[in-house]
Amino acid sequence: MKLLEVILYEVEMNMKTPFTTSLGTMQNKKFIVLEAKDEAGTIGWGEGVAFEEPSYTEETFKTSLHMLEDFLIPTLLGTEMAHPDEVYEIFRPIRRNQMAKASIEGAVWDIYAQQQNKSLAEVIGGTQQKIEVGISIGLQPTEEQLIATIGRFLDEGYKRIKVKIKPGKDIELIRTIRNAFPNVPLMADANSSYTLNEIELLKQLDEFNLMMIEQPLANDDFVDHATLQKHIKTPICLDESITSLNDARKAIEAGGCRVVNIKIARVGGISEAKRIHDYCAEKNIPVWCGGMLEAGIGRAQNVALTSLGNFTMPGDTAASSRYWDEDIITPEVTVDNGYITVPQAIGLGYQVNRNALEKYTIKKRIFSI
Ligand SMILES: O=C(O)CCC(=O)c1ccccc1C(=O)O
Ligand SMILES: [Mg+2]
Repeated sequence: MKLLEVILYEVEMNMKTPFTTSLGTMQNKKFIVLEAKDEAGTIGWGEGVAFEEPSYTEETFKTSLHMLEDFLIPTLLGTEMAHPDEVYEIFRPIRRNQMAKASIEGAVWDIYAQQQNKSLAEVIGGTQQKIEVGISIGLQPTEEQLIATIGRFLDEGYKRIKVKIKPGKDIELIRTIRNAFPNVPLMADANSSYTLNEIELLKQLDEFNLMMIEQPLANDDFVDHATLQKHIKTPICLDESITSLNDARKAIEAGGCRVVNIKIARVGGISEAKRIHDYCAEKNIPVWCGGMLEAGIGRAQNVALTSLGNFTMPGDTAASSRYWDEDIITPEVTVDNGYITVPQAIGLGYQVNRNALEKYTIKKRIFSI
């Protein structure tokens, strides 16, 4: 296979409700859609999910555009590939920029799955026919609103609740939630807002029977997380710190995490996400699929990835309607009683809704050879 044409769409969609973390608030999402065409005319879709601000990781919407236009698309156009795993190797000389790389790698996987007459889930080795889903809830203006929001999502069937915490909104917040929902599978995500100076405070979280605490310390750290894990019973899950298989290996060897949140975009694509999954399975480290407020294409990839066997904990891939009034795929991703059924249709398993895509596109460019 080789790509002959890539269409880059800059897209903007308003979110139904703002999403707030210790990093800030998002009300709308600018993202990238890539439509790649190979020499047989097969079309594959990818999504670039980096946020507009470099607060979650260093990448942004604009750095992704720069990397794609000036390096990644020109490198890939016309390059013969036998398997999508080769994309990661082809991009190896280009440092980091995982989200930009993942956006085009996903389109190659979509084309490959179609060539194999298989669904994306099947072609990557997925075995689970339906996946258990949880939901990530941002910081809310009041505790009353948080409790009401959690209750609403539990009524919708979500299997685990993840809430955001930050210094000053932590122990008492979790206590309030636990009092209201004593038995709900619950976890907290700090998005790197603590340091080891707060170790005594973080120890207090042990009394709430949390499934895990996600990324309490610095985004680029394994060592301090290992120290913290020695002092707390709650399992540490790493998100921001894991940007590659090597990161996962080092973090696990150091004792810096007992659970891994895998995000396709953060690790440079589906191939590396699968390698991290396989490595964690070998080490008995459970994994789950994190989210980047994806629109339909990214969401569809998450569903396929989560069908791999070691995704044993509910992830953050909620229904399309979690964030969007209208998604850019049909059918939209739906959640039934806390489960998403993994589609069996070939390729992504969902069709891109071109009318919706055009409606939300602010700019479009064509690259070809
Ligand atoms: O619902 C989603 O897509 C994930 C929401 C989420 O938790 C999140 C949203 C924005 C930035 C970082 C994170 C995170 O997983 O840490
Ligand atoms: Mg996180």
